Amino acid sequence: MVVLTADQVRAWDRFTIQHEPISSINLMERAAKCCTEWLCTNLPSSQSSYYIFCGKGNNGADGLAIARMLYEVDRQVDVFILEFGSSGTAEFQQNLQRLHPLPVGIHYIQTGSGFPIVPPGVIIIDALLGTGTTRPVEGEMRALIELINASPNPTISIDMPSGLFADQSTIPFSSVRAAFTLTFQCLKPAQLLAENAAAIGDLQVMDIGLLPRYLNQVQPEYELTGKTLSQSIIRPRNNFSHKGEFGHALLLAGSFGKMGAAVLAARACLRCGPGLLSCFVPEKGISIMQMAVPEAMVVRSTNSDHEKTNANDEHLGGDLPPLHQYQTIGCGPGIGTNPATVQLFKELIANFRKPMVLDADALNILSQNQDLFPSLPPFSILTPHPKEFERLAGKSANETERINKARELAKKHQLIFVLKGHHSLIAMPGGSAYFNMSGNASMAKGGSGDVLTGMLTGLLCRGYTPEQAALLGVHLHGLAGEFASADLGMESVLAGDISDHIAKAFIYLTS
Ligand SMILES: NC(=O)C1=CN([C@@H]2O[C@H](COP(=O)(O)OP(=O)(O)OC[C@H]3O[C@@H](n4cnc5c(N)ncnc54)[C@H](O)[C@@H]3O)[C@@H](O)[C@H]2O)[C@@H](O)CC1
Ligand SMILES: Nc1ncnc2c1ncn2[C@@H]1O[C@H](COP(=O)(O)OP(=O)(O)O)[C@@H](O)[C@H]1O
Ligand SMILES: [K+]
Repeated sequence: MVVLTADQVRAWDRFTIQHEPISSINLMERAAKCCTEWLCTNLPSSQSSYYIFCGKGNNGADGLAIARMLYEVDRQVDVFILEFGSSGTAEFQQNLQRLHPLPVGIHYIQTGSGFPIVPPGVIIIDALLGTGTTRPVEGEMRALIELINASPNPTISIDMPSGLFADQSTIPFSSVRAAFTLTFQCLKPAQLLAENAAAIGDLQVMDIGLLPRYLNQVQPEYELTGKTLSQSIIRPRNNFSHKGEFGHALLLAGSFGKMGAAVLAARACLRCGPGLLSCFVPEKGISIMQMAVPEAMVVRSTNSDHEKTNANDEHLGGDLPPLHQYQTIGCGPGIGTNPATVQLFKELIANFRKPMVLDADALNILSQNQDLFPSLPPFSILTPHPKEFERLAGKSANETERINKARELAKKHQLIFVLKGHHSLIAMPGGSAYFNMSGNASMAKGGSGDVLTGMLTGLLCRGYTPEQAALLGVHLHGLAGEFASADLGMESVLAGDISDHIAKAFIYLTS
């Protein structure tokens, strides 16, 4: 699966038209046939009446072709064409001519008062605007979209919910809110944004047979993680290897009441293959860590130049252990923002120059100390959830703005950002960006992010490059969540269960 912009998909249509060769109208027939078959297979046959709303571009032309094909399989169809003043595209005109001889109701609507009332049980097909949406909807188009959204009837959008931009956020403007969107051939960037979930509904990708070789010549704006990419990254363990070849990781995690975050990160780290793991945790957390994760070592603060107090027992502080022995460091889960911890974090940045993983409170400390950004070791991986990213980079009006900010920061400071979410976005220092395609809502629980931090630390330590660790780690984390929910159900998966299913995810990728 690929994700392409509206312009790139249009170029793919043209490429197929030229090289298959196939006429534009016949390509549209293929698209309409896919949609009609999907409708007939997936909607109960008792729901056999359709109101199809069409614009006068090629999305509307799809709607007209679908109307004809639905009529041919005995569905009751009424078509409503929103008049824009233009005569419509050639394909629109051709499909309208093909529809005219059939006993299908064709209604032209111009004003709000001419809008139909959709009877109960009738399925709405939204073919007003597709990937050609270039400006916010207004006037009659907007009123019609509001009417569709106010109807309790199920709406199926063709290619895109009308009004939704294909390549970027639409917020604060409106669009159709569909139960299903039948999109053609590939994903469009806007279909991966959480803020569009309610507009898109259940997304179905229709294979309309565009020529695959076009993909050899296109540079996607976004790429996707997936099995093939992960498999190209994973390296086997040499039979004669010993633990010294897989590095020694250090985890800075935990505070009083949040030792769970440290334990979760440590366990997940160890499941990703490092040779050794040491955990630097507050005094009061040492026995917890030793008992919960016997495979990990614990290092303690030497607290050289200030008196030990209860507060220091409960938070990371004091002096860092010698850092030269560590391949990488993961810092942040559950550490809090106590002044002693802030000081420790500053010393960490000043003294460790290899790529590290920063999450949670390490990011919150960074937000309060933005001058540290240029000092972060290049190619470090930062894993903010939306709120943490807002603290780092300020408010964003919508998801596209947030993604663009992350991409700019990644380039400017040579860092890797993982914007966590349903489709986490990985922004690389070189400018490329990947949407992650694994994971599910069983992971929407406290501690899932701590598991990711541990995994990324483990993979970096194991010897993967930071880019490889980010791509493999984020994908593997989502896969582990999927395996966990397959075993335990969506509600009952705990963050620790994600960790316990990393093994299955690895086995899936390597078998
Ligand atoms: N052979 C082809 O060309 C194929 C085209 N396909 C369909 O073609 C669609 C794209 O068609 P078009 O490029 O004609 O574009 P659309 O049908 O999406 O939009 C039509 C026109 O509406 C205008 N418009 C943009 N924003 C508007 C707004 N807010 N309010 C009112 N008007 C607005 C634009 O001038 C645009 O060209 C795809 O989404 C897909 O449904 C598919 O059938 C695949 C094959
Ligand atoms: N609905 C979802 N689909 C896929 N992944 C999800 C979903 N909800 C959460 N996740 C993943 O779980 C992790 C949650 O991280 P975070 O919000 O930092 O949790 P915490 O701070 O409690 O550990 C992220 O990696 C995110 O991508
Ligand atoms: K549409």
